[in-house]
Amino acid sequence: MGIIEKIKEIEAEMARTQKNKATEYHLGQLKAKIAKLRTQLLEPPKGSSGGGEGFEVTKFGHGRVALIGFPSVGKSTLLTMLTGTHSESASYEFTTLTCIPGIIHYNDTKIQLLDLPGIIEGASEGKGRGRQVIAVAKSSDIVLMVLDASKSEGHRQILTRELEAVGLRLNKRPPQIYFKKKKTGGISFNSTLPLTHVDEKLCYQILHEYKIHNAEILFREDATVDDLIDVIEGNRKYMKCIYVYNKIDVVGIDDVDRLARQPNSVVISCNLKLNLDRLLSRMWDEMGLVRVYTKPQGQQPDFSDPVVLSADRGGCSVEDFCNHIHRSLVKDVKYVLVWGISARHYPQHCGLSHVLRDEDVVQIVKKKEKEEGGRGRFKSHSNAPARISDREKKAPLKT
Ligand SMILES: Nc1nc2c(ncn2[C@@H]2O[C@H](COP(=O)(O)OP(=O)(O)OP(=O)(O)O)[C@@H](O)[C@H]2O)c(=O)[nH]1
Ligand SMILES: [K+]
Ligand SMILES: [Mg+2]
Repeated sequence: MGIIEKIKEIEAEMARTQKNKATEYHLGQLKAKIAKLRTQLLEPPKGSSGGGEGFEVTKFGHGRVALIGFPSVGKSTLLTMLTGTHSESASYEFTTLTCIPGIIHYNDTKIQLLDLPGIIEGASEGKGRGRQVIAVAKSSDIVLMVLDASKSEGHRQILTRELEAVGLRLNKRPPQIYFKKKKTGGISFNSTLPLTHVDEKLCYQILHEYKIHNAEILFREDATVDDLIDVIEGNRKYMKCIYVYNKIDVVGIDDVDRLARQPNSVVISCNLKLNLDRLLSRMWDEMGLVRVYTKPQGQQPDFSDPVVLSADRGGCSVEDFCNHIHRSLVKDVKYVLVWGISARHYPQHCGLSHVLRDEDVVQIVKKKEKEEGGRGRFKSHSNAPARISDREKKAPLKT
């Protein structure tokens, strides 16, 4: 029996099983069995790179956004509108058969937008090009789930389930469960608050299913069995997703209003060019990019060409900023001057650990350079502190 058949069989057993206190443990165990099988399913088939023809697109720009949706919801039309790159659109399903990249120029940054083939129910099990499409979604920073405003609202749940089946978690933060495998000592089970979904016995049973007999586990929130399985599996990807309801030109105002009020949703019409600005600004906000402008000493900052950082990817500290410019820069930095939201006063002298915010301006003062406006009072030393204090300015360092 193949993996998919096994999953189907367990799902059928779960559907047959009544949910109550007596079956709780059994159901938990079945969930763990399915999670294990799904992980097996994700392992690329032998001899393949896992990508698939036409899907390997090189990353470009400051972030990557994937368009995911059922066929003919308007993904390609949207890519063409937002990027100017033409992607074939037509009224028949599966017009797009590969991954088509385009670039959005927004707020002085470049964002790679990927058009993808439509996916259908069963995509996570390999229907259509589902597996490749979802792999691309996983490689992106956020997902735009494109939905047809005139079609069933169930589509959103079906797609969410398909993405969840391959380990994507949309608009969720990782469960607050500390979990560490040990070599000996048995299972230590603790929680910082009363648990209503999981008890010690259920936790043991799930761990047993994974053949884990020594581990430390601490619940910091009232998590569910699914959360526990996610933490044990450890391969989940937590991503932001914006639900984009397209074609609002063909539905009534009441429906538009209702869809627009759903969490994380934006309603648009590609045909009437409605609300595309709103979509872009939402997308920008969710990406959490931080633009930092470099100010050379004695000159105005270059406001057209920011260094782009991200808290989720790589971090936003002064050190991350320096590494972005050049790997070897950090060791030459004495301190930096910062103007912007992250600064308490202008300019603030900051060290490498200072966390920058969007639109900050930074001037790097190197160990051998003089401070702007000031006179170099003492020669720099390789062991000089990264941050210069007032005391040190008055009293030169001893050698
Ligand atoms: N009424 C209306 N139709 C639209 C809108 N946007 C796109 N369409 C139409 O929807 C159809 C499908 O558009 P595509 O862009 O090909 O959709 P897709 O999601 O890329 O489709 P696949 O590549 O087949 O998955 C086309 O006939 C478009 O003209 C819109 O805002 N309103
Ligand atoms: K189409
Ligand atoms: Mg298309």
